[in-house]
Amino acid sequence: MDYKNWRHVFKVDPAKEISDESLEKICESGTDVILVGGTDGVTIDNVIDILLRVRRFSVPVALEISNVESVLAGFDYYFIPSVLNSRETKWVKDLHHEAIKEYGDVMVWDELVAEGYCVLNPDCKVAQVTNANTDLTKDDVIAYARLAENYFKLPIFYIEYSGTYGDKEIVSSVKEVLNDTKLFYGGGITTVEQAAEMAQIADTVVVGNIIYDDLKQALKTVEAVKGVVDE
Ligand SMILES: CC(C)=CCC/C(C)=C/CC/C(C)=C/CC/C(C)=C/CC/C(C)=C/CC/C(C)=C/CC/C(C)=C/COP(=O)(O)OP(=O)(O)O
Ligand SMILES: O=P(O)(O)OC[C@@H](O)CO
Ligand SMILES: [Mg+2]
Repeated sequence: MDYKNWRHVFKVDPAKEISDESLEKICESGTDVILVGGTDGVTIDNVIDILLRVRRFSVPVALEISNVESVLAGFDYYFIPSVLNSRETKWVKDLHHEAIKEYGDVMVWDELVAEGYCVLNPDCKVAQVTNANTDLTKDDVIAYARLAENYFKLPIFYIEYSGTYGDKEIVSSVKEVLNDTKLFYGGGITTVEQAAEMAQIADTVVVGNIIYDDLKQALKTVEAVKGVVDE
């Protein structure tokens, strides 16, 4: 399934322990993809481990690159984040420039999918690592979404509230201004109600930490998201 049609995504953090039994449930849940990624502690060893274990199942698997050292062949897609509201160019384009300088000749460009992140929870790891300016109004976030779609032509705009449930009004306002760029929402989904609510607005809903905190609830979000049909 093309990433443009994904509705539900489980984000599996290679730096976190997960049993084979839990991973099987996640892979067989009906989710559209397993997105392997985390802000820190991601190494080639834990990425290989998770890739081999997920590959036993038919679900697509994508790597969300957080550092070049942990990239390996064998994923269906490679998602490349740029944190648009980072105060440091490193997280917007410098690491990317370095990676392309080194590997540009051998890159399979069609497998790469660029994501424009807007990180809105000041307390989350990714906000802190990337020194994101999270003190943004609704209009600021809308402007980042327009920058992503109309200026940079990014295929994905990702509203990231990692660890906390986001502001529905901001997400809705962003959705209204996007046409071709897909809107990913991620952050703090712990109930079926939240999953359904964000699925009514965003193109794609990303569920992460609840996998590790309450697997049963996590599995229920798949049905909740898939049950929301476009009017
Ligand atoms: C074999 C093969 C296919 C080779 C390809 C060659 C190659 C190296 C291609 C790379 C191309 C490229 C341009 C790479 C960019 C490199 C790079 C390092 C970019 C920086 C990415 C970036 C901005 C990372 C910052 C962190 C971030 C946005 C991570 C995404 C994941 C995320 C937000 C997780 C959520 O946080 P979490 O860790 O879950 O937090 P908690 O633990 O608190 O839950
Ligand atoms: O872990 P949670 O809070 O569910 O967030 C999901 C994802 O957006 C993290 O990058
Ligand atoms: Mg996480």
